[in-house]
Amino acid sequence: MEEVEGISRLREEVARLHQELVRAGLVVWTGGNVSGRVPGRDLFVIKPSGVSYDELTAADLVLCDLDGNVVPGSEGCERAPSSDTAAHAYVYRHMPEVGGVVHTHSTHAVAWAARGEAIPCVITAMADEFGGPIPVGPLAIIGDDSIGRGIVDTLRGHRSRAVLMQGHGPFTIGVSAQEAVKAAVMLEDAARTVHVARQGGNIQELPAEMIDRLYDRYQNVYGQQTDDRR
Ligand SMILES: O=C(CO)[C@@H](O)[C@@H](O)COP(=O)(O)O
Repeated sequence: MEEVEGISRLREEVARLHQELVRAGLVVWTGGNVSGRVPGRDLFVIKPSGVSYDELTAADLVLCDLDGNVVPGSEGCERAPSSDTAAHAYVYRHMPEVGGVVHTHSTHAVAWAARGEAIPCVITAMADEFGGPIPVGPLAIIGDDSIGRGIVDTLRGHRSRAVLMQGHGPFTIGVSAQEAVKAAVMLEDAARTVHVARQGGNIQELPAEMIDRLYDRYQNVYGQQTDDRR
């Protein structure tokens, strides 16, 4: 099946973003995945399951519909999609504003998830990026849409674009795959910093009003008006 140009561009972008996970040290072996929604279509591309990031090319990515079914005849359709495909699909179905979903096993975020403990908002970088604490989602089985339900139930109506799935690890969302990867990078940085801070003594949550002001500035003023996230 010949694919439209938008899908080819997205394949290139999502393949490249998997290398960002490696570069940022967020994954070991094949333990993470990125997906991106095809603009204007009820489709997304996602990593094939268990494929090494070193070998991953744009053509390897698997095109799926929003029920998580592989599109027959599409490039890469002979490969099994990521184990988390049903979770990503559930998020795209229920959160139309989401253009990208990321899952990693980044060490510090997983450690908070293992304790089932939300990361308190104690640093300005967290207020900027997440607008508050990072919430914990339910313990959910891998492979069906249980994880997706947990992500949506936790993040819908929440400013955070990251959730720590209990006993598993982080899932992040964004308006694009790139923004979801950025959230995964910022999340791990916050998880590590707050962990280190707590080793040295008490930590203090930022006042709610300050969090609101920081979040508003970072989301609406920081950077360039032409930024993709706007
Ligand atoms: O979290 C898990 C399993 O614990 C999976 O998301 C992870 O291993 C990546 O799996 P895939 O290679 O995307 O199928």
